[in-house]
Amino acid sequence: MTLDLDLADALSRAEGDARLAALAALAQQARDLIDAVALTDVPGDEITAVAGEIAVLSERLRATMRDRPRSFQLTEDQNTLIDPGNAVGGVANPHALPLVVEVTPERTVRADVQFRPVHAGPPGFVHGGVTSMVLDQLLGEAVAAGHFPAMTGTLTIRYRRPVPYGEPLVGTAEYTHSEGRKSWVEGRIALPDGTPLVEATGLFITPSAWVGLTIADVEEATAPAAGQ
Ligand SMILES: CCCCCCCC/C=C\CCCCCCCC(=O)SCCNC(=O)CCNC(=O)[C@H](O)C(C)(C)COP(=O)(O)OP(=O)(O)OC[C@H]1O[C@@H](n2cnc3c(N)ncnc32)[C@H](O)[C@@H]1OP(=O)(O)O
Repeated sequence: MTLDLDLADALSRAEGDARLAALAALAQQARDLIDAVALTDVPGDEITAVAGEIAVLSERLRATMRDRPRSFQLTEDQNTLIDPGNAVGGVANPHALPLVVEVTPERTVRADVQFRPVHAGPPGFVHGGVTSMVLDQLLGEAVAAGHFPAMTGTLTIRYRRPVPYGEPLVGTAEYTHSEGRKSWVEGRIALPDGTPLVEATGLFITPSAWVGLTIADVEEATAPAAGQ
């Protein structure tokens, strides 16, 4: 199966690349702010003063807002399908790491992963929910790259070693096989030498509404909010 070619037209109602670059820069500033909030040790009156300034900035951004998150879109050159609002990989989403996922020639996926102190869970290590979130994304991208887009049905995680933050790690995943709309995928987050830290297997299911994707489905999923 491949994505319907008409999908490209429906998805081409993209934000301009320059606007996306500006949003990506804003999101990165917000990530830096989140990290600073998590680690700051400045005096209390300075914390209060900064909170007041942030409130003013948030109000400026709220001046015009969409009513739903950004969805899939094509870049202006029509060559790349991106998901700028995605919680894990979206460059325009400050919650995202962001994870930059490459598709290999074998149609597996790979990403450099580096967690930050804001992802803390057990003392000194990364939260297991954060690593499973990253693996859910990697597995989802692997099934899309190797077969066809699908949603997570069941995700099984094995935490083998505690995951450090601040160190370069590698995430990989590969589609293995399908039966009807069900697809199986495997992935892991590992040290650069290949030592696995967290392993995942996933059963992903292509919703029946996505089979032979129609323009109507995509238009509904990507329609801009009123006034956008
Ligand atoms: C508009 C399209 C745009 C597309 C653009 C494409 C670009 C893509 C590029 C890049 C990819 C990005 C990557 C993102 C990754 C993110 C991943 C996530 O986090 S996804 C969110 C979390 N998951 C959910 O929220 C699912 C919620 N659940 C559901 O929606 C349904 O339950 C669903 C779709 C999983 C199944 O619903 P049914 O109605 O199709 O299922 P039934 O017909 O009952 O079952 C079909 C078969 O599947 C099994 N099944 C159903 N649910 C299962 C489950 N949860 N676990 C295991 N098996 C299940 C059943 O037993 C059945 O198997 P038998 O045919 O009888 O052998």
